[in-house]
Amino acid sequence: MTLAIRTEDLVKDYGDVRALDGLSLEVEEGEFFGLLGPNGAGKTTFINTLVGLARATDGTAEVFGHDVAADYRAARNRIGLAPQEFNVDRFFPIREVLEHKAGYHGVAPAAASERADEALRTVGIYDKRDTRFDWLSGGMKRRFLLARALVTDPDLLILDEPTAGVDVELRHDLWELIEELNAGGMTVLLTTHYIEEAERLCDRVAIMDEGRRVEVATPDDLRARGTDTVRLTLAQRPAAVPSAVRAIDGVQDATVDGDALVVTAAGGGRVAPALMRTLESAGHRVVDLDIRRASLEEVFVDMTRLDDEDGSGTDDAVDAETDDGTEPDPEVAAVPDGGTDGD
Ligand SMILES: Nc1ncnc2c1ncn2[C@@H]1O[C@H](COP(=O)(O)OP(=O)(O)OP(=O)(O)O)[C@@H](O)[C@H]1O
Repeated sequence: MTLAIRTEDLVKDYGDVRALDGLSLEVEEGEFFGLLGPNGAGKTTFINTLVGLARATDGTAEVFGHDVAADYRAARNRIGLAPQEFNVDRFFPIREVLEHKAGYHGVAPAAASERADEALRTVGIYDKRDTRFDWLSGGMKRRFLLARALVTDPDLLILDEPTAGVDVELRHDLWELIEELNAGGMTVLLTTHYIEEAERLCDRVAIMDEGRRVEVATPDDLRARGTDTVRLTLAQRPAAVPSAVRAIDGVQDATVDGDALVVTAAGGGRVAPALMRTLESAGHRVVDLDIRRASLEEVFVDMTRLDDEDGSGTDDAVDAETDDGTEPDPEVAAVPDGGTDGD
């Protein structure tokens, strides 16, 4: 098994702030992997460490076996990054920006032009190739960031909130495109605040909080850990919850709500038959049954809610730290956009 990403006990301090606190993660080649966490959890810092925009305080990080610090160039050349912030050189036509980017990663000029055209076609903005970044609409800017990530034909595509602020149609377009790329073998690391996005796209997700890994699992596994709600409507309004209901294995709580019994359980589908049997033998007739599965969002909130009041979350742009001894990447050299474009 080849690992696209392997980090071990990764620590990143910004002064007094510990943004990553011993983070160990493994992402397999070809996986679609989601990184979820509340604001300030350390997701962008993790990505910045992988791409060399931040230098780890401690621990190790490798991309396809290349240490991201000691073997920066080899690691970086395997990665395409679509960052959260618009950090694009605004004064050149976007096609030229892509050519520069490919050239920086060692692609010869003629091939760089072809790659630039191909990337623009892939994301559907080829007809805007001679336009400056500033003159693109918000949605086109997101598409362009993806084109820039793709122009080097990366093995690992890192997407930091790729659909932030985009409309539903574009979000679906982007999902489709990213799924195709993943189906073609590209490993994808995605951070998103749209939990349903992660639920739909990702093979596995890591939930992070305060720089630590809280959990890594498939979306299905995580959801199965949540509490489901089973609502049983009875022919006759029950006077109270029959005591045998609470005794059923897996049942956490039960209440009467009008003519229905509302039961919370670790696995709604598993307890439903026992609930039906128990109620029928207690003389009730069940006329309707509805099971609402826990959403990944609820599980996520449960897992990360412990210490949300400290206000450490931030949407600020992460300042690029230039690593000594490495040339600045064009992505780093460009001025980060403070989010003033209203996107
Ligand atoms: N350049 C920096 N200088 C100082 N502190 C920073 C810097 N970058 C990030 N931090 C701090 O590190 C912590 C993690 O921030 P990070 O941006 O990685 O979180 P995130 O999970 O990406 O958050 P969001 O979901 O809001 O994008 C926060 O407390 C943040 O304030």
